[in-house]
Amino acid sequence: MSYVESYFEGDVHRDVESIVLPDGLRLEQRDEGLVLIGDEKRYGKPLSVDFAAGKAAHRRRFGGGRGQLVAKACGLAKGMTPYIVDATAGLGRDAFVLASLGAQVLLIERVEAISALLEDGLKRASRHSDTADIVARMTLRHGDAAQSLAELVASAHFSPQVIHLDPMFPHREKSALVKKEMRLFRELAGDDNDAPRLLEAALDVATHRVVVKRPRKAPPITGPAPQHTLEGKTSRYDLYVHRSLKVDR
Ligand SMILES: C[S@@+](CC[C@H](N)C(=O)[O-])C[C@H]1O[C@@H](n2cnc3c(N)ncnc32)[C@H](O)[C@@H]1O
Repeated sequence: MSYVESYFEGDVHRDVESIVLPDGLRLEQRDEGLVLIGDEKRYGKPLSVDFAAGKAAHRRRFGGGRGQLVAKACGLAKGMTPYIVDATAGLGRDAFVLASLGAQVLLIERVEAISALLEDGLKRASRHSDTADIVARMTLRHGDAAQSLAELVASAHFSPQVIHLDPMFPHREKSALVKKEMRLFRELAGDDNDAPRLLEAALDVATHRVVVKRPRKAPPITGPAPQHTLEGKTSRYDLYVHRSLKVDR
């Protein structure tokens, strides 16, 4: 167990029944795990986190390894595996990719229901032989990341090399056009309009770089200009670099 895991043990949300949800949504413990359910016509299928099957498993096996945009942005290269904080953890998809490539990742998520779904997914993945080693490198903390990062630094033994941010981007199109599977998630997460404050906090704490995922055509987050960008088909990474990452010893 890494020091981070033991440090955070017990800090993760466990009491699912007390979670307050928007009207019409509910969390249910089923055989396949914890699921978030809403009216199917409006929201489509229930939402849950499964790292051992589906898209996560496919991407783990065929996704392109360290050649993937998120890996390049976070500085994973031959001989370089930085310590990463994913300060906008969501359902943990990006963090799982980074951990599957060998990185230790601290995930921070402020929305209680999302954090509970993620915690449940991590727990189930820890019992699966394909994913146990990977999720052993992932540690979840529930709370606001700007505040958590400041507390962690104040505790004096914490200095993440890379901080990954993927705040929600406000959608302008009518809700009918937003993919059904995203609607449940959006209902919980909102628009993350305070992303500039989070970027500022991350820049204060990361020793090497902060990387921000944006839709390809979106402007950067309001604040200092990124020094570099990496473009993919639909998304882009803005890179704010303090200093270069050195090769592992
Ligand atoms: C677009 S989603 C991230 C998706 C994630 N990258 C993934 O791969 O599943 C953004 C998430 O960041 C969370 N978030 C935004 N600002 C935050 C903050 N200041 N502290 C903690 N979580 C935050 C939101 O609640 C939401 O769940």
